[in-house]
Amino acid sequence: ILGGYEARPHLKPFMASLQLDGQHVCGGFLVAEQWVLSAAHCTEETGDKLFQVLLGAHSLTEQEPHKRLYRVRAQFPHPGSNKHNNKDDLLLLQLEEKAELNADVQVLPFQREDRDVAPDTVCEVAGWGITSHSGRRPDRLQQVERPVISRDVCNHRTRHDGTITNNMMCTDSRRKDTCKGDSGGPLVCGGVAEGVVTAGSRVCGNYKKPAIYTRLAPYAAWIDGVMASADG
Ligand SMILES: NC(=O)c1cc2c(NC(=O)[C@@]34C[C@@H]5C[C@@H](C[C@@](N)(C5)C3)C4)cccc2[nH]1
Repeated sequence: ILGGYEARPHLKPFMASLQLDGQHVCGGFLVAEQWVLSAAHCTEETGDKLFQVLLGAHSLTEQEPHKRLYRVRAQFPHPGSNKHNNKDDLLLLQLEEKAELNADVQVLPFQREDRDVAPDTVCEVAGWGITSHSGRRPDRLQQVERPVISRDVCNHRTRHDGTITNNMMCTDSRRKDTCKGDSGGPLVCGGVAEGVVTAGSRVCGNYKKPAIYTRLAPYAAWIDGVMASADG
């Protein structure tokens, strides 16, 4: 997160850190007791290794009462996701067991009504992604508020030049922005997850390249279908 600030500890109890060998790679959030939602591109450099999912955390290193690392039983990237673009950039992770819910571990509902968030709506995004252009990695969860910008503005030829589909949305990226490692985290507007930070590498903090999110409403059926099928 660039230009943001340290979140109030454990006030975002839905936040997940997707880790490999103890290293934070991507964000995510608890979408059901045994399921975390993130971005498909987050598996780009993992080979066939499965993530571990840290829940209940504020600091990535310090001991905290409800912090717990969960093994992943299975990972389900959206079938439409591919490494050439940002389309269908969603990943569902089934935890080895149901997460133990408590003050620091809670599910976050996602938007099911397929209607664009109005431009200028201020949403918030949190993550353990880099906080400076030099690549400084924070130990504690950061957050920033960002206004939604219209798809037309985001698709202008000087911005993302027509690549933003109806299944994507954008926020202003002037100075305050998501960045490397924030991918997979939720864009929360009015207490509901409206989008997931895309994981394509993009320049951060430059107003000419707004942040891009995968909208969740268009994927409600896919999310419900995977969770129902795999839960048995
Ligand atoms: N979403 C953004 O704003 C944003 C992302 C981003 C980025 N790249 C990533 O964050 C990942 C995401 C996953 C896991 C890791 C390897 C990778 N290939 C796939 C790319 C790191 C690099 C530079 C600027 C960036 N900006």
